Amino acid sequence: MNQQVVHFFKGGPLVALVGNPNCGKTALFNRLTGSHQKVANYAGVTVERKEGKMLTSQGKPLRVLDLPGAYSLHPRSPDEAVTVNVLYGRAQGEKRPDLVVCVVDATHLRRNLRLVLAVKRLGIPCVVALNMVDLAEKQGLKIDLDGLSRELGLPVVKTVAIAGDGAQALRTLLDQQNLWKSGVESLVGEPTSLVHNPELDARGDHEAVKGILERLNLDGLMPQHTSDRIDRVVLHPVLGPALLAIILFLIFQAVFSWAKAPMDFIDATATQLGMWVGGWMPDGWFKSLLVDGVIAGVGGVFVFLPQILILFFFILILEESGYLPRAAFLLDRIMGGVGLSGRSFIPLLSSFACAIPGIMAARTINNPRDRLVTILIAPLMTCSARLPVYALLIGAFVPARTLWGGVELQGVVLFVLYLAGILSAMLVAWVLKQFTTRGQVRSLMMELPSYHWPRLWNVGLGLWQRVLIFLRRVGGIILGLTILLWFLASFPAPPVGATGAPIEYSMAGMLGKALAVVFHPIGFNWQISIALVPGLAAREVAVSSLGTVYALSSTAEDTAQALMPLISQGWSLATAFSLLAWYVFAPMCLSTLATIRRETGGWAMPMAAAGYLFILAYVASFITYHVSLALGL
Ligand SMILES: Nc1nc2c(ncn2[C@@H]2O[C@H](COP(=O)(O)OP(=O)(O)OP(=O)(O)O)[C@@H](O)[C@H]2O)c(=O)[nH]1
Ligand SMILES: [Mg+2]
Repeated sequence: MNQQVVHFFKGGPLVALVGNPNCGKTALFNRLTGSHQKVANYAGVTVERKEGKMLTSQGKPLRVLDLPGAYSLHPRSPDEAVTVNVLYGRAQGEKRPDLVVCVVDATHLRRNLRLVLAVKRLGIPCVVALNMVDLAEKQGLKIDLDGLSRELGLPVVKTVAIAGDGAQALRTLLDQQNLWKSGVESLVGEPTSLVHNPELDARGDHEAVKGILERLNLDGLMPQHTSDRIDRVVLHPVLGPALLAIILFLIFQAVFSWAKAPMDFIDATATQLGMWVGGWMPDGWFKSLLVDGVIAGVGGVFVFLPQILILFFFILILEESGYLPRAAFLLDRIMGGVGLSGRSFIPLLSSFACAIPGIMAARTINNPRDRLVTILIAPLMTCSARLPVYALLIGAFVPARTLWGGVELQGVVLFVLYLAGILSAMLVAWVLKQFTTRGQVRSLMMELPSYHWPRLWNVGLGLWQRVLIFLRRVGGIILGLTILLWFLASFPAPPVGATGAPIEYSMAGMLGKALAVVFHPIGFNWQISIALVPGLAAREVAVSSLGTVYALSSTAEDTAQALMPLISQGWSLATAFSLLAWYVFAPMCLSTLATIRRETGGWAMPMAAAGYLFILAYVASFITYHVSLALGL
């Protein structure tokens, strides 16, 4: 696994935020540095180091590192290793931190303080941010700050990272010069058994923390009434899985039914815009580029923004509430059947956004075999870039009919497509299980955080970031490829006296017809074959490309027609189903392959992934096409 380091702020003292998973390090980091890194209510959100800059109260600039959470300094998974390497000064391209802010979850002192003692032993100057004191107070915990500071021999500040409380106190504290000098001789490099015996240290720390909590009167068990009561339903062996299925099903329903109005609006606006520009501009290649290329292509993708946002709205709520690790727990048994554990659930779920963060999140998996399998199947999860392709085809071919109980048929089809991706991922994992022996039998050790009400601010921020990502894609790669495709599809001009649409004589037309030889057996026409190529760089481009190709193929005057009716008239149902099957497996996008290479440290895995996905896609489309034809569709 390679580490990428980007130094935004060279030089300056380096402060690292270290703590158990889910204790609020990133929330504090965002407060201190004004960043917008992802915060969510489960362990393992941050999997790589992120750098920011903060000013102390006296205006001294500091570099701040946000790190993945760690339970101890003996890493058991690649994300923990990132943190431990930084603390030992082994991280590539990064100096050892000059000071560590140990972030401590005040509601889980027993576990959190053990790490503080271990970090303190490293000899790096250290302060403690006692975070989540709001929750601790709600639970009736009274923590004596001075007492804790005395016991630990470290300065302690109270913080509520999500509200910003305590950030100022921390900035002021960091101005104290004597803080930056360590008393202990620092141990740079490998920890050797001569210096430490991990087992003795761990047992010693356990005893020490027990003593501290006893002396501070904090050793009573803290009941977590509300979360426990909710879990009695959520983790119930029958109700739990049923609830999970209902939640997922409702999400896909909402993606279609809620998005209808905003989509119609965007669609109408794009059509109006195309007609307006078309009516006002003189005929010529520039008009064609703007109307057939940019507006028909990019507008075609833009329509799907509402659906993407609705999907993310639900994912963000699930992330913030603390439900995700419960779902992982529920699915542990099923995942065990295909040789994975519940740990793979969150990386796979993240892949619904995009396979890239999903593959990165696989760093939280401690078993190397499981991690690799998770990386290989992550691209089978339906990423949000595939949503436009699905939505276009469903919109064109599946009637908007309401079934019993107000359930929308289109939502059901979308759900089935997502399910097809999940089931094939499980199948591939099962096949891989037959070839790779599993190490030891492991039980799932996963932390179940307390439930939170999702904070509107975080959800809003998360959605806004999605909008920005989408706009950047639309304005960048999608627009670029659309324009390129327009050129290829417009030149050379048709010979004099040609009868077909001009595109048929263009470079793209010829390429499409050559490719159609390969794709003819699975029912793709030359227009689809063209669209598949730029779709490798970004899957949505398949939609914008179809928009451009069809806009240029039409010989009629009203070229700015919406894509959906065009393809619903032009394609057979068998072709549409075949293309849907193709996109369930959709031979990977190039940036996913690059990420697999980075995370696995070689070309073997990305090649294997691309190969098996291509074969699966072709076979699935072939079967779908011929079965549909046989059924007379
Ligand atoms: N009530 C309360 N919630 C907090 C506080 N700080 C963080 N949170 C919430 O705790 C959860 C975890 O916060 P993160 O900042 O993602 O935690 P992290 O330590 O970076 O977690 P990892 O990256 O997984 O190691 C989120 O749901 C936050 O909104 C706090 O002081 N009070
Ligand atoms: Mg974090």
